[in-house]
Amino acid sequence: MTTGTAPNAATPHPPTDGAGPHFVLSRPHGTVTAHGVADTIADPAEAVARVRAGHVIAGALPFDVREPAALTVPGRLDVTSTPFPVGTPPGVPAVTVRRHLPTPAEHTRRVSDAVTRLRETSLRKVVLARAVELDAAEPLDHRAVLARLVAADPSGNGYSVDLSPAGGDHRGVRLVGSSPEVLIRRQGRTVTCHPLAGSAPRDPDPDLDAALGRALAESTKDLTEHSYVVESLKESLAPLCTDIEVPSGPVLATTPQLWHLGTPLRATLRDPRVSALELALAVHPTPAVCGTPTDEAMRTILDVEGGRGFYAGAVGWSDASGDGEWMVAIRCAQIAADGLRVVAHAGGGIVAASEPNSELDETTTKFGTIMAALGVTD
Ligand SMILES: C=C(O[C@H]1C=CC=C(C(=O)O)[C@@H]1O)C(=O)O
Repeated sequence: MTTGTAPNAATPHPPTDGAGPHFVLSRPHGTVTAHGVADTIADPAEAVARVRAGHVIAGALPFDVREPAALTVPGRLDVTSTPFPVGTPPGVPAVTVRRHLPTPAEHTRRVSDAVTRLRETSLRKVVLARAVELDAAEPLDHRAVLARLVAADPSGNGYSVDLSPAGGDHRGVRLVGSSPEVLIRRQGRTVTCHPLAGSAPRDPDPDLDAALGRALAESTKDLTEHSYVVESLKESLAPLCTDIEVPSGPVLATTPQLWHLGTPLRATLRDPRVSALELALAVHPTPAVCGTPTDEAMRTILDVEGGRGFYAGAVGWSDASGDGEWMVAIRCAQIAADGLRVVAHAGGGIVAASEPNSELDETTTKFGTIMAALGVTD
């Protein structure tokens, strides 16, 4: 077995299928499952070359692609035409919050500082996230968490990825989540993306719920926050695609917890050798998870939050023809190798007009997806 390494990767570690497939992506139109490992790859550039050489790749890219990725050349990639089958969603052991990182008060203070910076510098948008550490009373089974995520929202993009190929502390760690956001999809020469940015909570009352959606669609602050993502995607796709079709304004998208502003983009690939993985690397990190300008936002995030690992990265696959799909790795948690410790993340786009307490509430609502799957109610 040969193993690719990013410059700063610790010794990679092959995932095993002992506890279920090392990669599952459940989409509304089908499920992609990787079985067996022919190779592990921590360097995205090597993965790009492998796809160009006719190999299949599946796995996860970190938020900061200078960090090691968790990619494999699987033994086999199965594709079905339905979401991941869940039947009756299984239970999970009791999971409790150990601590918030940072505290909610500190997150609010960080947002407030970011707003000052956004008003006084060339930074236009920055996505700030916070984490929650949790303890499970007994080892969590990532398959149960995935089944609960998909059962709660079959129209979402549920995923469970073994992060072992990234080596070091990632060995045996599972990234599980349900993302509402398609970073990029390539089918032949057709390239599609569905960036999301701008959020409002759902409400059980249908009238109130619809009013919240309408208010989001008209919110200048959210439309501004959203526009940076669309602009960035257009710019990143331009060298690689022609006929980039962008609707005149965003449409509303929903998850069980949130309304979002979304813009479906469509383009034609110039060079058919450019794979879905290459496209994902060209557009990532978008201002849906990083900010505008990208470098300044990235520096701000690393300075304020430290490393994010695989939260706000991407999960997906590319087949031997270069077709594939990559989701933005949000609404997720990382389950430790022992199944007893979990770290969940949620973030939100901050612009000059952001209000710190609303931004804190928005992250709490976003945590709802993974917390429900973990059975956490507080
Ligand atoms: C960064 C996250 O969400 C992104 C995707 C949709 C809406 C977002 C927002 O309104 O801030 C974020 O850009 C997250 O869920 O952690």
